[in-house]
Amino acid sequence: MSGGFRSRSKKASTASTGSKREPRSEANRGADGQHPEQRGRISVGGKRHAGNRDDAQAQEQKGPAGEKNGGGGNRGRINQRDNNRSDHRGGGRNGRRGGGRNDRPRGGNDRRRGERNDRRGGGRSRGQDASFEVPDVDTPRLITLSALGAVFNDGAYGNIALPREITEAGLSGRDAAFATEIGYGTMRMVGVLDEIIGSCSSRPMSELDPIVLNALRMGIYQLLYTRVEDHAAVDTSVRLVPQRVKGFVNAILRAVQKKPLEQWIEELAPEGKLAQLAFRTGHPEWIARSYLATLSAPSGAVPSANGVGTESSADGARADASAARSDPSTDPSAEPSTGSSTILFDELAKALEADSTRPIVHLAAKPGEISADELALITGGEEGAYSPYAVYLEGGNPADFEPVQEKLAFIQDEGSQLIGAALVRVDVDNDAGRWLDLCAGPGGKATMIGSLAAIDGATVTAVEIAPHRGDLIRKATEGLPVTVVVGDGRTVDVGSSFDRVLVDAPCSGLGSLRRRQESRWTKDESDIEELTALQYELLEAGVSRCKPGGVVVYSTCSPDLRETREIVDKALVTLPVEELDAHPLVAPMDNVGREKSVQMWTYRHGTDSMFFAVLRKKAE
Ligand SMILES: C[S@@+](CC[C@H](N)C(=O)[O-])C[C@H]1O[C@@H](n2cnc3c(N)ncnc32)[C@H](O)[C@@H]1O
Repeated sequence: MSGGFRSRSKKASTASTGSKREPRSEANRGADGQHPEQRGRISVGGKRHAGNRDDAQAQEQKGPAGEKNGGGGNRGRINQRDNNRSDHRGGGRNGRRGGGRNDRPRGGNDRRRGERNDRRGGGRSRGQDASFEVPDVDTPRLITLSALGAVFNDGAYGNIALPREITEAGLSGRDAAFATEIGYGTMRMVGVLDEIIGSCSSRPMSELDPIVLNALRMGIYQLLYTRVEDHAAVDTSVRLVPQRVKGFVNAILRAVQKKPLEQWIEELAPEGKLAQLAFRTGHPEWIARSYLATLSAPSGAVPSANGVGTESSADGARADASAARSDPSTDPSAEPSTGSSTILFDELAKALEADSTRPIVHLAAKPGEISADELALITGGEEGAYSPYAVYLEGGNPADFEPVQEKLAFIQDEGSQLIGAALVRVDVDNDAGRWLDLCAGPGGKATMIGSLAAIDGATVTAVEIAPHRGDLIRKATEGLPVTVVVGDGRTVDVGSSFDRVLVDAPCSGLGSLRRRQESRWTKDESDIEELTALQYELLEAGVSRCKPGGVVVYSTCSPDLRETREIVDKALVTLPVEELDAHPLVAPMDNVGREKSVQMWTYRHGTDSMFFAVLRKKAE
């Protein structure tokens, strides 16, 4: 458990959920109602070092030099209806964020600070620098509150902070599952939860202590989104907060309890069909608009009934999609009166809902080492539908399987496997076996490409700008013909005339929101604007290092048109490249859009919503 709650024992509690399926037992409480192992002190202002983090991780977590940590400050209510949002963020961002840090993630996936060494429980409690008794609450809720503090107040990643809390507390089975459900659920829905809190609270959210705010979020999530008994959700939330605010928290939760989720959504959702759908599915509106633009465009749309669209209709649809993104008044879903806009709206709903589904683990059988059917047999998994190397695992810890321990298999989303394989599958005349991965960290695709290179007698140069990520690539590709070079892909000196080049560009990560539960609220549309210049420059650098007749694969883990088609379309008019049809490279996967590029969607394919295009460098 992170700093904050210090129990004398890390023993997991049982009977913790008070689930409607299984009423909570009070039998294991002492006369005063406390679990004995949870008595102790709570340090609300203290810091401690995690002590188990390597320097590389710590570096990644610190973020840009000089950047101040958000600390325990919570910046107030995040009001979706309110156009004047700057006061909610402290950073003047357009997007909403749970907890309102005063700094922000920068540069897509990679520059966001991860967990800090000095995590606090639910965040610092204003006006209190003394300790108070550890709340009398079961361990799953205690550690979940601690993880929420790490995420919303200290900038940690939820998918790192919560599993760590669970492991450190020794939780397993139902307790671990319960902490995961309420922790990840609260992170995903935090924008909606904050809206509800704001509507019930007599105090401005900016005046709420982080512990109080996070306990309220968690309590409301249990009330509205889970089958936890109302009394258990309210009672445990009240126990989590200091004495002086117990009445306040109790009053808010009692008010929330009076209405079902649907009624809250109806009352608080902003105007407009799109905004309402975004709110209901727990997304900032700009993300729903981004998805809608792609689903409206040929590159991300379901194939039309009569097959592939013509070039001119593709151009027209692209313009419509762009308009839908930038101008709410042209929103094709605003009035879904026509059949096609209703279908589009249904597709959008599925795409947004998929962001809140639990991803199953995809393993990649290392080419040349083990086949997918062997791996499936050993692990009890199921062979993938699209990648010849994929195995789906329904449960279990992947690290427990021998092929993973022996590095014959590794965890990799099936979409990433397909992109790595596509780079090697596409025809290149006189392939001399010099391949380049220009944005390689942490090394997933480099491992796939490197394994295929080992079979073909080729070599891979893997470039990565972040040194610690360079180390991760080295570790992942040990034993493969991969040379790691740390440097800026735009300028690094690795030579030219590569036969195959992968530019897996840093991106917004909108295609993998299901893996980073809170990230939809911590990202900002301006992140995309910042990234597109870098993405194009990296693609340009990739093309310049490719030999005439060689291929460049440009990919992102985002379906946002600004990061996908718009970059490729610009390259097609400014760089010496032509686009190849990428669809055969992912067969039997279909339904990947009506242009030559491939747009995968989580709701259609079960992969992350990844994009890639294949460009051939023209002869000089
Ligand atoms: C989307 S990730 C790549 C994922 C990787 N291909 C894999 O499959 O594991 C983008 C990577 O590009 C790196 N990066 C960002 N800017 C870069 C630059 N200018 N030159 C090289 N790498 C860069 C990031 O640090 C990040 O590791």
